[in-house]
Amino acid sequence: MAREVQQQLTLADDPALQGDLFGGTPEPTVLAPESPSDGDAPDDQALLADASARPRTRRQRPTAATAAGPEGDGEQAGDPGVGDASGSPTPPGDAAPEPGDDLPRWHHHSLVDPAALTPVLRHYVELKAAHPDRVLLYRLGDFYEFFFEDAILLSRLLELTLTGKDAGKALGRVPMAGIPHHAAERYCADLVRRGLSVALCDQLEATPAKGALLRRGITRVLTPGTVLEEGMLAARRNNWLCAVVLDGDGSAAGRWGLAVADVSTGEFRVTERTGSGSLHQELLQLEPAEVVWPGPAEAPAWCPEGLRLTSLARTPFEATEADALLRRRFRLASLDGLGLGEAPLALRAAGGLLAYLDTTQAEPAAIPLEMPRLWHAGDQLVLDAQTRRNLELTRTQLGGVLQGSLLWALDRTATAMGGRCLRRWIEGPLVDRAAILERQEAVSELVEQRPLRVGLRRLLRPMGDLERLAGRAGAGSASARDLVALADGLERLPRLAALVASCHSAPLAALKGPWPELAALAEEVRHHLIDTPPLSLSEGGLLHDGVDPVLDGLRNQLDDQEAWLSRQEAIERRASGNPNLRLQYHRTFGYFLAVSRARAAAVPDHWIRRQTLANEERFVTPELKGREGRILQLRARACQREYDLFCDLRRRVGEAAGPVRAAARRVAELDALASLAEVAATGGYCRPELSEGRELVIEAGRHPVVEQLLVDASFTANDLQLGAPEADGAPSPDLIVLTGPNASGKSCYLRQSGLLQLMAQIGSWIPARSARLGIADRIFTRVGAVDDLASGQSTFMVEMAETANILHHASPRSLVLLDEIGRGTATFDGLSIAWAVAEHLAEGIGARTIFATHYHELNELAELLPNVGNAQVLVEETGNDLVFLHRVCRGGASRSYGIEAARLAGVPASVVLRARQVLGRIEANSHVAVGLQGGSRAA
Ligand SMILES: Nc1ncnc2c1ncn2[C@@H]1O[C@H](COP(=O)(O)OP(=O)(O)OP(=O)(O)O)[C@@H](O)[C@H]1O
Repeated sequence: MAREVQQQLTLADDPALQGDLFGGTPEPTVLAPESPSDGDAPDDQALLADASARPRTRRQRPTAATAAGPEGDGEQAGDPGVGDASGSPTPPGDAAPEPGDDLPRWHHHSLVDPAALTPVLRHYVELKAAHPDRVLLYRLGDFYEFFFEDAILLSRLLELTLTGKDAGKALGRVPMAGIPHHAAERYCADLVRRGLSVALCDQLEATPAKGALLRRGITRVLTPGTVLEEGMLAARRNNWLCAVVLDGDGSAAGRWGLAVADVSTGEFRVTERTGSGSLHQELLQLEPAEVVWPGPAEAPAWCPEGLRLTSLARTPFEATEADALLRRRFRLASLDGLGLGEAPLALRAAGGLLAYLDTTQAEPAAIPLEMPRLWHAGDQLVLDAQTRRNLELTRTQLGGVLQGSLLWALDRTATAMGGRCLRRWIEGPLVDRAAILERQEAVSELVEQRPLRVGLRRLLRPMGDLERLAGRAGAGSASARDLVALADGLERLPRLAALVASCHSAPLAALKGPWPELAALAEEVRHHLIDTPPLSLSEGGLLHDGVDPVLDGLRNQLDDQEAWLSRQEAIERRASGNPNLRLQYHRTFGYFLAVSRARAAAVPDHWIRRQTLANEERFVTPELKGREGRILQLRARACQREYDLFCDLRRRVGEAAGPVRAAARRVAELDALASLAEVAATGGYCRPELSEGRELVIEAGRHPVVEQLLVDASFTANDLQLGAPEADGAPSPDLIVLTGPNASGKSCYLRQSGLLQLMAQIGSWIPARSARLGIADRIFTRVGAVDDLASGQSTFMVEMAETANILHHASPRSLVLLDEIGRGTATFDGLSIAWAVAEHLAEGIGARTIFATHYHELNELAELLPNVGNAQVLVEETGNDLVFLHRVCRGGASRSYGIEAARLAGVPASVVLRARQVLGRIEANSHVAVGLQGGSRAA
């Protein structure tokens, strides 16, 4: 027996069983099916009974009846229900205290005297004190229970019945709610999505020592930035955890260090820069699930609104401690090789991140994480938050959804890894010419070879998420199915390699690696695991026969026992003269003989009645009971053996997480490249020519998203020529003033220009007949007017702040896209600002700019500055109607046709008529253009 308890202990202790909690694996109850709480301390027994007897999840608000119903947890009808601090009963209907009510003393765990509590609740309070900011899920039998303030909070968030638990004579009842353990993953995912951290306290043994409580402990902490569970992660985006540390007093102009990791994929990088504004932008781009820092929990100015900020102790963020943490984690004698010497704050941030990870994982060192890589701001095309928003890179401006974004238009990836990779590329386009050309080359190869593309995508489609599967194996939380999926993915690598055998571009050639160690790993997994193993790890049936002689021996003995059971069934059938008798097994009652009620009276004398059901009676015999013990023991040993062998296998797979992930990255890139190629080939894209200069020359360019969204109309392609000599040798403008009627397509043209430049810099082909462009260092946009009510800034102030940012940071290599600058104030003020901004961009900076405006006066700039040109979007007037041609051509528009657009939009005819009269009068008296020429520095 001692050995059996030990076996169960190992099973229950294993983090995989915490994974099992989420995989719906039943408890390892193989040895004590009849009385799971046998020998439990009284407190545990009572609570177990409480916990398992009631239905615990309800959708409606609890009433006194539902809170302590007849099936209740020992709180029978007439029970006073949840009382108040004085212990006096609450009137019926008030059994569940409303969150937000003035809470009685004991509604918060920190306010009770632990000495006055029952043993289980005392343990709960001790754990809660160690995890005050986390919701504590405390395992009692088949339920996770919450008490005190957590019960009140979670009953509301998860719509659970709030009930009460007797906490001892002195305290009376305390709030309690619970969830079935098999539903824990779903509920935890919900909590983590809401930004809460969850600590799971599990039972660490199946049977307690005599007179003692079951041993329980925290086995896992789930926080938004550290989860590994598949159900809690978005498959097609990274789940970033960030750590931030500020230098000195953290002034706005001071330096900062940032560490960024995705625990589920192992990526880990760090950076160090100056100015809280750039930190704010970086976090806006990353959209991390969680940010940790050694400061107060109140959001500082650099922290974008809505981000989950966790406050940590300062120590791990100190240089010496951080250094030690990194050396320990990556088993390095010195950090010199990481190149972090020039970035001490980045190193400190990495230390903080690792320390936080250590507090959340049962076995932190096991989670495979790459060594941190230092990155710099200039490594990528810089896109500030408003530009990302305006260009709708990964979600639309209105509604914030994927459909209608650039990612949506380009994503034909077959795997989640590929989807994440493409998203990262779109979020961080390249500036390194060689790297862009490499990708372009690969896309071209894939565009040109349709059968190769089709073959690759067919192979990739069923591939599991190797990056995350390897991470779960390393963290000891992978299931048997995870390992089979991983093996399946690894087996596809040689087939992928064979497909790209004739390819020359570097990203495709990288897949030709033979990876013998990964093939061996896949073989090992296949050798051990059956093709479709069960979800549960503790109930056997995972491994092939012939894998392990001990297991084979146990299975043979079990087969003998099974044969005995079959024989026994036949014997008892004969003895009772009942051909319908069945010998069956029940988890709780063990083996029994089942006969119909009608035949129950005629059973032999040595049968012992065990259970009566509506249609049948169940019996046992002393012989059957004797066998049962032996069979259960054998089965427990076989299960344990399988489990141990599985854990060994998982550990070996986990140790290979590094090479698996390296291969997975290449596969992800291949998938992203194949996706770009698919879109390019089917969408009529061209390969842009990358020049060393700073031109942006596009022939017949199209908006990659709008052209896919137009259903009834076809998209009108347009040319663009910026910053390059014309065919006749004359220089083409750096700045184009773009005019045209409302709704003619100016904004669309602006965004299209930005997107084509960006797509070219991720290595993609672009929707155009031909294109030649230089690499941009930044893209700026100022499109549309959005009130930033949250920050208390007016539309105009937001517009001006964004314009100021552009004027401060744009360079001749930047692409600046401005839409209707200055329209948010009085006409003359707005026009003057627009004029001055355009002049500064063209003359002062020489940035490549498209300036869309309804101020037609700006067309005069083209006559004053050599690098300014005019373009207009054409419309056709047919009688009273306007036909939008969406065609961009040289020259300035003379009218905006705003009133016609208003009529088309449904403004009442009388108002349209009156507007025409007013316009006539204003135009007759207008002198707006006067004086601007004189103000030009060029004049
Ligand atoms: N080249 C094009 N081909 C086909 N349809 C287009 C094209 N450009 C724009 N459109 C369509 O015209 C609509 C209006 O375009 P857009 O919003 O760019 O106009 P606008 O000139 O910026 O208007 P406003 O000055 O009122 O802001 C778009 O939603 C799109 O559906």
